[in-house]
Amino acid sequence: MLEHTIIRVAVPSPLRRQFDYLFPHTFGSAVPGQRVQVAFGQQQLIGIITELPKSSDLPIDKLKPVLALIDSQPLFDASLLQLCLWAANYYQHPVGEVLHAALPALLRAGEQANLPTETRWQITVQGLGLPEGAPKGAKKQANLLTFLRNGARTPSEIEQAGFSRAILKALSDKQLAEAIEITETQTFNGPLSELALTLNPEQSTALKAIKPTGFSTNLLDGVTGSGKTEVYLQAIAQQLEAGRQALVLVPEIGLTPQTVARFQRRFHVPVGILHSGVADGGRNSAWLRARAGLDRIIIGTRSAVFTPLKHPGIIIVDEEHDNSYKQQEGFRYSARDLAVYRAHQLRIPLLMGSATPSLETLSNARSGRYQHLKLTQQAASAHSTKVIAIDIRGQYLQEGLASQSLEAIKGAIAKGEQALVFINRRGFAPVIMCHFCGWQAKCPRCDARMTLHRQPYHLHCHHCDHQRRVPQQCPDCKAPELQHIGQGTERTEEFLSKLLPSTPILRIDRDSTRSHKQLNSMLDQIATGEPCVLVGTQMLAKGHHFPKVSTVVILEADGGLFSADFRATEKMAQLIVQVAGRAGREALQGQVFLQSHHTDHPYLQLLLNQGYAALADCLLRERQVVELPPFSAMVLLRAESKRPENALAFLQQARAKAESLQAPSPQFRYLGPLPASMEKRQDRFRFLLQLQASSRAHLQQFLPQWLALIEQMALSKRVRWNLDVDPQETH
Ligand SMILES: Nc1ncnc2c1ncn2[C@@H]1O[C@H](COP(=O)(O)OP(=O)(O)OP(=O)(O)O)[C@@H](O)[C@H]1O
Ligand SMILES: [Zn+2]
Repeated sequence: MLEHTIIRVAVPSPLRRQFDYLFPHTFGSAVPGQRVQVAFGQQQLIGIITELPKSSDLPIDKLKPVLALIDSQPLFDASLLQLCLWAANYYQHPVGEVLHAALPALLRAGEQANLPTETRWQITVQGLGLPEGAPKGAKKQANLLTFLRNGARTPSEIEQAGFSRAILKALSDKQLAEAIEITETQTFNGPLSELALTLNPEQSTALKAIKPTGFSTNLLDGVTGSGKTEVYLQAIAQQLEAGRQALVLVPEIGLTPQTVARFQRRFHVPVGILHSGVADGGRNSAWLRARAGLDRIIIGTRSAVFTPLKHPGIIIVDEEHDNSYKQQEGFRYSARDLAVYRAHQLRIPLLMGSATPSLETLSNARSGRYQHLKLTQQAASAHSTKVIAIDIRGQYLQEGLASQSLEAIKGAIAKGEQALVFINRRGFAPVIMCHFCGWQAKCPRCDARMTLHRQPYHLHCHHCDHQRRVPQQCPDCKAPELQHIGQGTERTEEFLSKLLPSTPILRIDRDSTRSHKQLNSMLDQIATGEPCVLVGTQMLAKGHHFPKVSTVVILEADGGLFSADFRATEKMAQLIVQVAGRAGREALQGQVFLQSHHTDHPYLQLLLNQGYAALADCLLRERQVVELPPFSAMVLLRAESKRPENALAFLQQARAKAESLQAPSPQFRYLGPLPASMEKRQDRFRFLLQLQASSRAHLQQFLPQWLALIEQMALSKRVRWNLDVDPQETH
């Protein structure tokens, strides 16, 4: 009889392979998805069993036994394990790191997968055997015993019912009541504070078209304020009634307490929340509760796509075009794309929503792969918002604002409404310069200028976080005065505070919202509906419902017209439409002012006159002609090094290896190595090599062979490099 099983284990290591260990039978039986503790080099690591191979490439006596089995039941169910293995292969990322990324931090560290419990007091068998009114002569104890006859209670419920700890202790001493630990359950009392709205015809057509069971991919393409959320809520309601769970993915900055509250007002079911602002313990319990089927709705950001579901019903991806769904470092996955795989695997519907769908998704909808559902009308507003382009060429601007924009802001405040100024740059001014000699504050570590911040007063590099003091005089020519050039949110805030001294100016950017608390208190203030001006970056753009904002001013959003990145125009259009969509969402007439030096640019003209769909069509046609994604599959190999020649040579060699596997052809194209658009960042020189293939399947076959060759190159150990499949940023 064998005393061991061979198990294959994925450990969190950058090595792109798994390792075999021996699993002693004294531990019980091995099942894929269980965590084990193993010796790995000098370390002890937590690994996950992925399979039980019949044999190993190594002789049995060379295999080490596992040190401990952590889970008696597999932590990863078969489908979650399968998702991770698929993702590791698709993104060519080490399996062990992928599996770890799917786990909350505490489980990653080896903590037991126990559901959080709470203490309840219940009546003992002995207590149940006593007649009503017992124990005699102890009225309060008898009353408490009667209270517990109706079910176990938490200590706080007992206290609230007027029983002191002493009474409880007395019963416990007599062994008439006992404490038990049970899984936390939420109880919901009273009526729901929000009932389902009556859907308008477009919403109702969309909802009916979404099949509640079986795999389908649905794009809810609805203008801003068209009531996409209401369709999500009613699609979720159907699943809850059938006893199933809903997984809702939202962009990073969209997961506010306001969003969560909207779900809690509608449904009396436990809601789990998974995002980086939730403490480790909370995330752990939300993950485990979803896995046990206790939380019925799970709302989370990118990594929540890995939440295990006991009764999967539907996956919703809100604002599917949002950049935050793609992880930009380490395991570079797209949660939106994995959601498609997951829905397919679980045979459930996927519902993606956006007012500005990504060109990838639109192209899938146009080709019929996704069901295309449209909402063309605002749901709660009878007015359509006007977008007015202001040609600022040669105009006198006050701190970046044209007089027409200023009048509109003042007008809105005078009428008791709210206004929003969008400017996609934080800090006070992006450039400080000496008027006498032209000196500028540059980051010593990056090819970038340092931004002047006033709160607190310092220079800050937005690319590497390098910070320094603001010089008193020009470091080169000693001239006493330095000029501040350009606009940041702080500067606009300061200017508007002087202009409108009695109106609150709320600045919302990464600096002013370091903690979730700060952001929430500002959102609460906006929700009061009192007049105020919001000044902010793209944090303000997404998903927020501000009923009292009538006027929106957009400054400098047109940089995307001239960027090296082929997605820049698409991203610019999404941002403009989303920001503009914050105006006039309910009773107030909305107006939007778009300030630009390029109002006659054909892309802007198309967007303003015919809307996002028309511009998207035009961009898609252009991409088709030059075979850019989504009409081809793309990967980027990036390399960086303190010695530029190393990074460059690495990519040159990598290209030669690639060409030895796959000669360049119109179906398989190479570009580069090229310097990144910011060549030096954080003292490292950055280059990239781009590959594009007409066939995704072909590219997928090629990648592992190529990586195997790259890993053999000596330079691969001397430069930092990474592979980005379906990159979102290509410059
Ligand atoms: N059927 C309906 N009847 C009345 N009001 C509705 C209806 N559906 C939605 N609304 C209201 O319309 C407003 C906008 O809805 P919602 O926030 O869901 O839009 P959205 O499409 O998600 O917008 P965005 O893409 O801009 O985030 C909300 O106040 C909502 O309560
Ligand atoms: Zn820097």
